[in-house]
Amino acid sequence: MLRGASLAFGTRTLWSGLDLDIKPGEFFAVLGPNGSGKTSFLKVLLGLLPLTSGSANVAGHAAGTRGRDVGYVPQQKGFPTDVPLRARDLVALGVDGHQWGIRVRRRKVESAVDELLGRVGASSYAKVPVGQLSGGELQRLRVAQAIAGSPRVLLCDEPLLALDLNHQQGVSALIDRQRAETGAAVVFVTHEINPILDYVDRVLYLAEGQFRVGSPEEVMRTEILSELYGSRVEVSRIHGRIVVVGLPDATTHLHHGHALPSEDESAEEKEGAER
Ligand SMILES: Nc1ncnc2c1ncn2[C@@H]1O[C@H](COP(=O)(O)OP(=O)(O)OP(=O)(O)O)[C@@H](O)[C@H]1O
Repeated sequence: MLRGASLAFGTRTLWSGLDLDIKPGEFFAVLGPNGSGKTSFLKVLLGLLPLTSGSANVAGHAAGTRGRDVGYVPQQKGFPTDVPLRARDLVALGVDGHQWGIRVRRRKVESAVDELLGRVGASSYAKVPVGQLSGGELQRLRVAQAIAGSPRVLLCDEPLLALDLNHQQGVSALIDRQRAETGAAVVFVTHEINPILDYVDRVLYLAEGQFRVGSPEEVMRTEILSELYGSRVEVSRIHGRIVVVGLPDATTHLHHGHALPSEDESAEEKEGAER
């Protein structure tokens, strides 16, 4: 929950006057171009970055004070091939063994890890060293680690980055299932709304020091994004997917970090976005 929240670095204001209640069981997406403040928004919720003004509460307490209530899925990053850690060891790091007596601890941790591996579909590679896993396999483990304590709030920082379409869908579905089963609130930072479009209840769109909040239908519109960016941005829907063309800083929702296609290419790109 944010009240009158503002965040500025020097003279640059990322947002101000932000009032927000994210409800239990809500799937909340944070969108915006590079540098708009998406990661900073998550850092505020994690208690790692103080607001310039206003207040931030997470799970009913000041941000950063209730570690076990908050799960965190980081951006996808690989491990060096020689890291001596197996898949199940990574998941075990998320399991709090201290709740059990010392005699039963090891056995209980092992069975909690087995359950989590099964839940994210990672049992078959439980004993594989993490440095040998693909991005998608690794990201499933990070979800398992984050959901180990059944957190009330699940904060996800671009967890789909660098994953192929199949794995994007798999990981998004896992996160949504956890939301549905436990009533956790999900805050999901992303450049690209399409992989999670089926799940998203509301969007916070950050751009140019301003923001809009609402359902994807309310926010992902030509007039709203044009107003936010201060220039003409076209939003279309093609076969249930959202395509944004004309973003001023050459970022696009079609591909991460690629330049905006020229007029001739854009029809092809729209097609490509479907695949
Ligand atoms: N600690 C800091 N001190 C000064 N400026 C910062 C600090 N942290 C972030 N910024 C600036 O705030 C802006 C927003 O950064 P942030 O990482 O939140 O953006 P983002 O939307 O997550 O971007 P990206 O999509 O590129 O990851 C950037 O211009 C960044 O340089």
